[in-house]
Amino acid sequence: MSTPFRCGFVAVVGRPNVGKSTLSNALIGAKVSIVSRKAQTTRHRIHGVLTREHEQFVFVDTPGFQTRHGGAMNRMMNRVVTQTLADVDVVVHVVEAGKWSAGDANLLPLLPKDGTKVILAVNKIDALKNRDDLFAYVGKLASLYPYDAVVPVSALKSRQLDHLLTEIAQRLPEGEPMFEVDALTDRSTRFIAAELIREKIFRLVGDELPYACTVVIEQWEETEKGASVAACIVVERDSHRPILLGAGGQHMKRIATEARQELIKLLDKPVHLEVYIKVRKGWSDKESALRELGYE
Ligand SMILES: Nc1nc2c(ncn2[C@@H]2O[C@H](COP(=O)(O)OP(=O)(O)OP(=O)(O)O)[C@@H](O)[C@H]2O)c(=O)[nH]1
Repeated sequence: MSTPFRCGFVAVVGRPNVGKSTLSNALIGAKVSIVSRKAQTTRHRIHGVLTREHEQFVFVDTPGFQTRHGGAMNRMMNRVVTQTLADVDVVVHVVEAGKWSAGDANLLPLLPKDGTKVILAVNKIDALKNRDDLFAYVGKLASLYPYDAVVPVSALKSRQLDHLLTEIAQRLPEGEPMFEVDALTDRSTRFIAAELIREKIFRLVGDELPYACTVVIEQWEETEKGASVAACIVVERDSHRPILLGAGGQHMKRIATEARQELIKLLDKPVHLEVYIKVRKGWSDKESALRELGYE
């Protein structure tokens, strides 16, 4: 009898900064969502698809679960997490080896009661000082939730990823592939471009402007020879503008230059990029404004 094909949705969840984006990207094998050293950089649901001989994994990367800040943005983010977990076939709960905080614990009530579809991925094992601690750590977590499997991994060093994929594959339902075989992402290039610009902003001024800005691609003209892109950075307050600009506009210059270089790599052609700032008061706390700007 031939091996049946399996295909299903996989959610990668965990508190901010545990390495969810790095792990999804390493599993999929391409840079589809943006990795940043700052927390809270993945506010969108991102699908990436990995197709193997007998399986297709459709990854849903969810925003960081959080309780520290109030507001419409966070309620929406938590709703996305709950909904995602109910929808998918397999949940990969990512934690950081040796570290367990309130942020991790807060996610447990959102996991399905029955643990059969939940795999615990203990990430960053490369950074662990004492390997023996891992055993006690996993034991403690297993007493908090009935995980169906536990896989220690290093997303950064690509360790144990095949093992994790095998555990996920076993839990996918039988079915035909949902995506074209070479599909990397169902997000448009424009979306990825906006994320690239946002990543540059976070890296440069993320400490001063946490969540306070988003990027909207306002113009996108692309031919075989090149692309012309206009991107608008929407901030909440007038006071955010000088932070983004930096002395003599140096921050904006750097953001635009670095983003342009990445866009050239992404599109593999010359890119003209114009980036400007718009102030829109209180946007991050208004659900309707969020929707308008493309947050689900
Ligand atoms: N040492 C080590 N660092 C890692 C590993 N995986 C991820 N990181 C680092 O951890 C940081 C956070 O990684 P992300 O992938 O952005 O984490 P995230 O959970 O998606 O974060 P949010 O988008 O804030 O929810 C980055 O600096 C990564 O390089 C790993 O296996 N080992």
